[in-house]
Amino acid sequence: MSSNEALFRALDSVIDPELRRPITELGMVGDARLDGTRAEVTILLTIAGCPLRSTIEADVRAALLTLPGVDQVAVALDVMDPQQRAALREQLASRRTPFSDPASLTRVIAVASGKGGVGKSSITANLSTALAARGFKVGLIDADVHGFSIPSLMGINQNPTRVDDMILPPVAHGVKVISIGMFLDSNQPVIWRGPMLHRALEQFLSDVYFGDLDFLFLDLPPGTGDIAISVSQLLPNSELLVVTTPQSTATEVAERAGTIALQTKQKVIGVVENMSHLQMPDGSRMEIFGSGGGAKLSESLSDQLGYPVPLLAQLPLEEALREGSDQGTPVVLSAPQSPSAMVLSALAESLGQRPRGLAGRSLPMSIQ
Ligand SMILES: Nc1ncnc2c1ncn2[C@@H]1O[C@H](COP(=O)(O)OP(=O)(O)OP(=O)(O)O)[C@@H](O)[C@H]1O
Repeated sequence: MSSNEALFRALDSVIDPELRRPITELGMVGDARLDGTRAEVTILLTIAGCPLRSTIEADVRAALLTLPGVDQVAVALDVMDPQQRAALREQLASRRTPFSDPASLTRVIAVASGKGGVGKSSITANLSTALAARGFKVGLIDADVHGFSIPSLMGINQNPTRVDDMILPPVAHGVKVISIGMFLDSNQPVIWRGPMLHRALEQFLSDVYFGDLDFLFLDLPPGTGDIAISVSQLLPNSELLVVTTPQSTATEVAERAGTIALQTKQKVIGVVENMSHLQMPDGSRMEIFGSGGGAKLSESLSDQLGYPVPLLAQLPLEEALREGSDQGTPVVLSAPQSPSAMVLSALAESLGQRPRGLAGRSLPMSIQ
């Protein structure tokens, strides 16, 4: 192998943080040459202001320093020219996964709740993170237009990068995340009407480069608004996970959010009860929001939908979960041994048992 080839092979280990593929495959390595013990490379960034330029540079440097005989590395950063960018876009476009295709193997899970503040976004962020930590390829769309809390729960303050008309989602804790909030001026109040939401979601599904995913999570706005209908139209294979607290008022509205599945023909995979109890120092449990809401919801949804809708998990009210969310590191990573993290990890584990596949799906068929 020539010394230049050796440099390229070493750079195969450098993964672009947004596109999640080796920079060598993405055409991001310009010149690479070895001059004595000094490696010199030019890295072609997708855009001039690439927010991750220093990460890429550091990874390139580290990869080249692992080569025997290299003790100095010079990295020059340049920007792709329009042809190089077009080639990259073509390459990526051919790999874009149409999640709405009935034959898509991505498992799409929309997380719904009746009312706000029951922990829907925290649960979505944690399940995505826990599955990514288990090696699954996970995407997360924050469609909660009233909340936009996902970026801060995932610790993202970076905007998505655009390669012409393609949007590259920031990656946090191994999850590709996109939020309508990333495209808004935070001081600008926006009144979201159904068609705007539909269009925004449609654009996320077509213009955001998620690549091939095992799981795509959607954090829905609370309630039974238009977006739930849009999700079912744009992603007919999507399933619903319903979050509630044990309180009867929360359960009643959550039931409406769940029975929307009758209309949209989505499958409700289960109920998660959050804030079930608070563990007291003396070992007792305080049921601040009452008890039984999750079980009641699971029963009534099973009755109305005509198939079992299990109560999948009961999460305690816990400081560690709130702290993790505030710090941008979901509790499954920030305090994995805490009771709430263990419940969330177990739930992710069970979802991971059936990541994707065509079993049980109706496939488009034509009889010749
Ligand atoms: N089990 C829990 N223990 C402690 N705090 C929690 C728990 N679940 C959620 N929280 C906290 O409650 C607040 C609301 O949670 P979150 O944003 O996830 O709710 P939501 O249902 O998505 O709300 P919305 O739809 O209004 O955005 C957050 O500050 C979160 O950290």
